[in-house]
Amino acid sequence: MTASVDPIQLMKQEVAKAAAARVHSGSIVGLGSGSTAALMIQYLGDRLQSGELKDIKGVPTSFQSSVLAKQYGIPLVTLDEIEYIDIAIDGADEVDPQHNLIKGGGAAHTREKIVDALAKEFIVVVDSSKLVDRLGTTFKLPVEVIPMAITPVARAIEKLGGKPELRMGVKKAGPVITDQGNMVLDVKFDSIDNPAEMEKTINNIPGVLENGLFVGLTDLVLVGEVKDGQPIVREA
Ligand SMILES: O=C[C@H](O)[C@H](O)[C@H](O)COP(=O)(O)O
Repeated sequence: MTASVDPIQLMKQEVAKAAAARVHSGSIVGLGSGSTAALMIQYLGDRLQSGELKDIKGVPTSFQSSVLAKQYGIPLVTLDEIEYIDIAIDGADEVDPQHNLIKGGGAAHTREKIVDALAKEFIVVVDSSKLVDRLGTTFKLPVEVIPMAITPVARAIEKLGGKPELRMGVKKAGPVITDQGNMVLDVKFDSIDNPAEMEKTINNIPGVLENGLFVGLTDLVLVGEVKDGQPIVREA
């Protein structure tokens, strides 16, 4: 009996492969975080190993992406060593019709925003379940907060109409701790009508390091879909 492949996993694989195929030899590549970006890093490694791709350097957006890059033989550089990033490829938790995003399902949005915003070309890779009409409808907005400020920040967010929840660890007692040593509030809003305004308002609360709204940064969204039983990749 053949084990059936999860359609979401199939869509992630196809879109990750399509994005990795867009990277040229000699490029400096922003390496996203999360399960879709992890597959993309693996495909970049495959292309390097086959000799089809040469001389790329990666800028990791998390501990996860840096470990994967080392595993798949992608040399890493820091932002202090380079003047530009050619292309960044990253996943997302929600994508709206204007290509604004919610990111941070893996608590990596702070470093991701730094790297993705610096790239000349920022490509988002998602399966079709991530496309929404309005941000905040299927996913709570992640907000990275300096630990001592968690209570006043949660109160300030409630005043904005949000319902914050401290993100708790899985297989770890207590809260999730980010790569920067901070905590994450996942905030449910009824709807985020003006993502640009909301991004600035939340980041302006003392104690907030960064929130997961990515507004006006995306150059291209690649979407993995299954049509007539076959995985396809299209531009959103
Ligand atoms: O913090 C995590 C990142 O923003 C991810 O890119 C995002 O959560 C999407 O991850 P996945 O591809 O696993 O759905």
